[in-house]
Amino acid sequence: MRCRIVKTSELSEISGWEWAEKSRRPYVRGDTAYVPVREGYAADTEIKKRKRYNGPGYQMIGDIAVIHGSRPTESGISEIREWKNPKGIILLKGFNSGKRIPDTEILYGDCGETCHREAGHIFYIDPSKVMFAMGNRDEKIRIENLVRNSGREERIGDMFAGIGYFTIPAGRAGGMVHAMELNPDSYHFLNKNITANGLKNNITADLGDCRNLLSGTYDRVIMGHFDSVNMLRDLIPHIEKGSILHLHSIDSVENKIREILSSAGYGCKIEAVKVKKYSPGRWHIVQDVTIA
Ligand SMILES: C[S@@+](CC[C@H](N)C(=O)[O-])C[C@H]1O[C@@H](n2cnc3c(N)ncnc32)[C@H](O)[C@@H]1O
Repeated sequence: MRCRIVKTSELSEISGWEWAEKSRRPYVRGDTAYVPVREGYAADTEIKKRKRYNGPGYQMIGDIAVIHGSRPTESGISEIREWKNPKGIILLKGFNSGKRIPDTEILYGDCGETCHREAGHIFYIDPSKVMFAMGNRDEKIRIENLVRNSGREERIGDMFAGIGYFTIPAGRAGGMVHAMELNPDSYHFLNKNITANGLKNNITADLGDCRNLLSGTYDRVIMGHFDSVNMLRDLIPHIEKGSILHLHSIDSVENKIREILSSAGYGCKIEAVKVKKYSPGRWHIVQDVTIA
């Protein structure tokens, strides 16, 4: 493709450039933009057409490409490098244990800490050490809106806070959040993200097992772990009528929730929200439970 080289900051003037081929998008790399040139006009350079990547799915977390599941070919790795210019590429093979520690292999480059921005929030993370659930994006926005529109200043417990996926949006929405996290690596990034988002005044973070850290009474509790129903009994002393729980699970655990709450003398209203498909025929679900 024949191109002229311009500064990226000049691209806003493109509509006035007679020579620019406007049916094709400029290729931008940092401060430099390569603008395709129309037939008959002079060009500064010729760049090779980039091949589109067709290998296993990947997501950009900050400036690191994270590939899920199967290993790409060497040419697949080169295509991602050309396409996204990542500082590193990681293969995510799965997750170990309840702490959801990723099992990863570095395929290219430098794969340490990166800064990922999502829906106006800043998340520092090292994707080779801790998980980042991209698929929960809508759920994070939903929780943020629920907190913002609740009409009260809520005391919120986030029992499985990770790096702050729900803690940060809930804090930004005005909640007073008590974030609990077991994994020291995640806890390190949780604290860094609280500071980076300017939320030190309304988020408190504790390191340890949430079952030992729960304190006082919560208006809202986020239970973002697939096994969280098995920790519901530990939460009972810390809820009251009107408290709202967002309990994550694979497939519905409504019956178990009702049984545990009723044995403690509580009724409840439950509404289920599908987050994403987990495996064929199985769903990641959030049960919104209002205590009555
Ligand atoms: C699935 S991640 C949840 C992350 C986030 N809430 C989300 O949905 O993307 C689970 C997190 O809970 C933490 N965790 C697991 N068991 C815990 C416990 N008993 N107390 C506190 N944190 C725990 C893990 O270390 C991990 O960071």
